[in-house]
Amino acid sequence: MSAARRVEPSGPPGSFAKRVLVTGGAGFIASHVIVSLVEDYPNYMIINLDKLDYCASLKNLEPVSNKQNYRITPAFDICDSHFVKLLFEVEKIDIVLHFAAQTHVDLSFVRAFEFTYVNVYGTHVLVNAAYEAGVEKFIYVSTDEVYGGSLDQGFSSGLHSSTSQVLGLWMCTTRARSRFLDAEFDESSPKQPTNPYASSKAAAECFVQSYWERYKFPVVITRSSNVYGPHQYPEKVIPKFISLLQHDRKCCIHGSGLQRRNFLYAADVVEAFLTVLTKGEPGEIYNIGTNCEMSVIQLAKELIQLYLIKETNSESETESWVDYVSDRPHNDMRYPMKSEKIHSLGWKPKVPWEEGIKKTVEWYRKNFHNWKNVEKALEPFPVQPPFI
Ligand SMILES: Cc1cn([C@H]2C[C@H](O)[C@@H](COP(=O)(O)OP(=O)(O)O[C@H]3O[C@H](CO)[C@@H](O)[C@H](O)[C@H]3O)O2)c(=O)[nH]c1=O
Repeated sequence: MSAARRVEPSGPPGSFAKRVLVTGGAGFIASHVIVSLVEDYPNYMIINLDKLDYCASLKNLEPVSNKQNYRITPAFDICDSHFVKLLFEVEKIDIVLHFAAQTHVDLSFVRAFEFTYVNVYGTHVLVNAAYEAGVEKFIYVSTDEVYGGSLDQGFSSGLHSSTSQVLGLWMCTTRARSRFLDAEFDESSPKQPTNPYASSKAAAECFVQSYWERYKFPVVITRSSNVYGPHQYPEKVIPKFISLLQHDRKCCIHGSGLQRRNFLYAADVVEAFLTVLTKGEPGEIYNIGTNCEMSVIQLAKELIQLYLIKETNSESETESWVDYVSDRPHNDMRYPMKSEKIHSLGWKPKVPWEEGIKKTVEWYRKNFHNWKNVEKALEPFPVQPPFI
C-alpha cells in the first residue's frame, strides 16, 4: 500500500467520548456542521473525509483547522471501497454524518453518470463499511427533491386555457391530483424524483434504508429544503445572484422564474443536524423545512432592490438587472414540506430571512474568491463542464 493511502488513527485511542466521521466536510453545509461540532463537543473527535472537489474550500474550516479534536483526511474518495473499509477499521468510528455528494442539479443534466456513481455507489460503499464496522448511528443527508415537484397555481396559470381544462380533468382522475391538492409532502409521501441529481439521492436513500430493513442497522435520513448562507459555492441560485450583482452582471433566471423554493439559513440547518444526531430515531426519515418560500424572480428582485447597490424602486430598472435564459430540461415548481416530525424533537428554524440574507451578502463581498476559478460558476445554464 502506498504512503498516500495509509490511515493514521486520530488522537490516542479511547481519549474521546465519540468519534464522528463527517463526509464532504470541506463543502458548504458540512463545513458549518464540523465547525459547530468541533467547538461545541470538545470530547468528540471529528474526522473529515473529503476529496476536495471543485466546490470544496479548506478556508471553510479555518476556525477549527488547528483544534485537537479535528482532523481531515483529504483527497480520499467515498467510492474507494478499500480505503473506506480501512478508515473504519483504524478510526473506530461511532457516528457517521454523510454529506459528500454531487449536489448541483444543473450539472446533473450534463454529468448524470458521475452523479449516479458518487451519490449512489459512494453511499452504498460507505453505509456498507459503516455497517460492517458496527457504527452506532449513520445519518444520510438527502433532499426534498426526492419528492419531485408539486404542480401548483403558478404552474397552471402559466398555461393556455384549453391546456388548463384538459389538465383539470386529468387531475381529477389521476395520482397527479394529490400533487396539486395535498399541498405538503410528509416523510411518507412517495418519492418521484425528476432530475438526475434527485434520482441519485432517492436511489441512495433506498440503499441506506435497506440496511435498516435488513439488519436493523441504525440509519437516519434527512430531507432538507434549499439551504443558503456563507461557504456555499456560487453555482447555487442565492450566492450566484449575489455574486453576479456584485460584479455588475444581471441575474440569469432559468425559464419563467416562477419556480419557488423554501430557503433555510445554514445556522438553522446545523441545529437540525445536531438535533437528529442526538435525538433522531433509528430507521426514521426527517424533513427539515421552512416557511420561507419565494419564487426565483422574487428572490432576484429582492436582492437587486434591497441588499445591493442598485437601490431602485422602479420596476423597469429592476427588470434591467434580470436576464431570462434557457431553463433546465425540467425545473420542479416547488417542494412544499411538512416538518412536524423534527419539530417534535425540539427543532425549528430561528434565523429570519432578512437577517440571514444580509449576513450572506456581506460574506460574499469578502470571500467570493475562496474557490479556484470561481468565475466559471457564474455562467448561465447549460453548464459547460468541466467547472475547474
Ligand atoms: C443556479 C440558478 C438557478 N436558478 C433557478 C433554478 C431553480 O428553480 C432555483 C434553485 O436552483 P438551485 O439553487 O440550483 O437549487 P435547486 O435546484 O433547488 O437544488 C438545491 O436545493 C436542493 C434542496 O431543495 C438541494 O438538494 C440541492 O443540492 C441544491 O442544489 O433557481 C436560476 O433561475 N438561475 C440560476 O442561475
